Amino acid sequence: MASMSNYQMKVITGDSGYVLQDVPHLTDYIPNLPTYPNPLRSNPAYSVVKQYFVDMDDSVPQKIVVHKDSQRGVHFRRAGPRQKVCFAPEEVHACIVTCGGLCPGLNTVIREIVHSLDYMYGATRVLGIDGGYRGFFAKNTIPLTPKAVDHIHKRGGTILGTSRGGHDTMKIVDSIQDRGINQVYIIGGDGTQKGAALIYEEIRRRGLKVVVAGIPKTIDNDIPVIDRSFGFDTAVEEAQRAINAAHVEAESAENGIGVVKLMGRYSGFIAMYATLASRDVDCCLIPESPFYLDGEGGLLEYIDKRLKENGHMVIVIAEGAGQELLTAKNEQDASGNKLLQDVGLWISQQIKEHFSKRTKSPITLKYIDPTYMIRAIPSNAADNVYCTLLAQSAVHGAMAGYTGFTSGLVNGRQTYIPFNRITESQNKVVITDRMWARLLSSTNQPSFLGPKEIDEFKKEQGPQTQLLEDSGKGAPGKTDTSTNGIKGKNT
Ligand SMILES: Nc1ncnc2c1ncn2[C@@H]1O[C@H](COP(=O)(O)OP(=O)(O)O)[C@@H](O)[C@H]1O
Ligand SMILES: O=P(O)(O)OC[C@H]1O[C@](O)(COP(=O)(O)O)[C@@H](O)[C@@H]1O
Ligand SMILES: [Mg+2]
Repeated sequence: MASMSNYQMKVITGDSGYVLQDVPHLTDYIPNLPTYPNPLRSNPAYSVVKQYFVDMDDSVPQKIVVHKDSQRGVHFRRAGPRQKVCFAPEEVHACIVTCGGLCPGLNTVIREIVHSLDYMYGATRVLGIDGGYRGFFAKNTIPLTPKAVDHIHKRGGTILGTSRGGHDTMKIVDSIQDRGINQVYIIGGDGTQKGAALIYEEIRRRGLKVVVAGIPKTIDNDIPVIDRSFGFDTAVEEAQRAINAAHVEAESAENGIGVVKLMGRYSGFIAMYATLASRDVDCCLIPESPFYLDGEGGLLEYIDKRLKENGHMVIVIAEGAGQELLTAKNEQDASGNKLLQDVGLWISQQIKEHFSKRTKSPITLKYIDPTYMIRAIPSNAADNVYCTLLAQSAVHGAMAGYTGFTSGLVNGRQTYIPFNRITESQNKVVITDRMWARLLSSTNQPSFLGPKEIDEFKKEQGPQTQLLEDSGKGAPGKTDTSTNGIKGKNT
């Protein structure tokens, strides 16, 4: 496994607490780099756009809820085409790699990178790396043309293949150098972006004119800073089919229980949003909110109550929920991710065992695990548009000479984010936030938290706005940590 990243963030400060967490540029380590006018100037589709080129000083604030005396805070460089580019079209030799687990939209991102390079910048040499990071040194490359990728967005998966493990920085950079590649597009999650940071650092150490652009991929939506990740919307939509099936099965049986396990190793976003969207779910369990089975306020007591009231119920459980209740196996996958136990199967067994004594009206439990069915579908319309914008932003940034960045949506705007901000933490559901409260009030499930736990969670979140009744006049100067629940506490 690769070593730790030494990624140094460029920070520019300004008036009133303005901070730009900037991304590197080739000129940071290559002096006198020639530039060229952006070919988009003469592109008929774009030449009519008013202010098509992004102003060099444009940046996007990370926090948009402010008070009158707030500091301006952290900003990211706005993505988009620049007046000048650092690559002549014929000079570009790009490659694209997809790593980690599957996610709807991967093919759309690949397609749009190839199309943008060719149709916007006249760059025609693009290679696909076969099967993730190890493909750089262990496999042949795949030539990618606009024609070859024209219809791939209608297919699930990734036409390039993907893998876990196999990251070897030196071998990868050797392969980039040997093949004369000068733009590297890396599509993947937190692990992949850590690997991308190491590749960028080695390229910089060797002084190569090679840009490294990341496109964040995580179906779990666990990447911080960005509004949401591509494929997430599709996953929530597809999860509805599993929840519907569970509901139909549960409703059709006496004391019917449907259990659906959804993705989310460390973050319960898919489970939370699928539950809120469906309205048929009686209980949603996520990794961020610990729960217990037995006794007062426990899950089994709640199930008993719901069955008595309604005759059936649906439980959605994220794959990472309740892992502390199962016996840990301490196994890892090839990338070093902890292998989780099947909590859906476990909870189904626990419920069955508990109600096995109920001989008069026994329960009927059906367990559905739609994980790989959800992951394998093509992206929906909203994700397709999002993937297109992410890919175009990455291409604009790379052509302009930015490197060591991930392209991502921040407060609805496309930005370039330094690698370390993407890899330093994980986006999690904030259970003291309004969105989780909305979920609890829509399912009516217990929070499984006593006053002591609530206090501890609140302390972890930092200072909160006082209720008006508490303070008499609001609480000037205090931070409102509440968001729509889709961002973690660091955002
Ligand atoms: N800390 C790390 N440093 C370098 N490469 C890593 C690191 N973590 C993961 N990788 C590589 O990134 C790729 C994808 O990682 P993985 O965790 O499986 O998926 P994801 O990128 O979706 O989180 C794998 O090839 C893995 O070897
Ligand atoms: O069976 P696999 O391929 O290891 O994937 C399982 C994991 O992939 C995911 O869907 C996404 O994981 P990554 O973001 O690391 O690709 C997780 O929710 C799930 O735990
Ligand atoms: Mg990951």
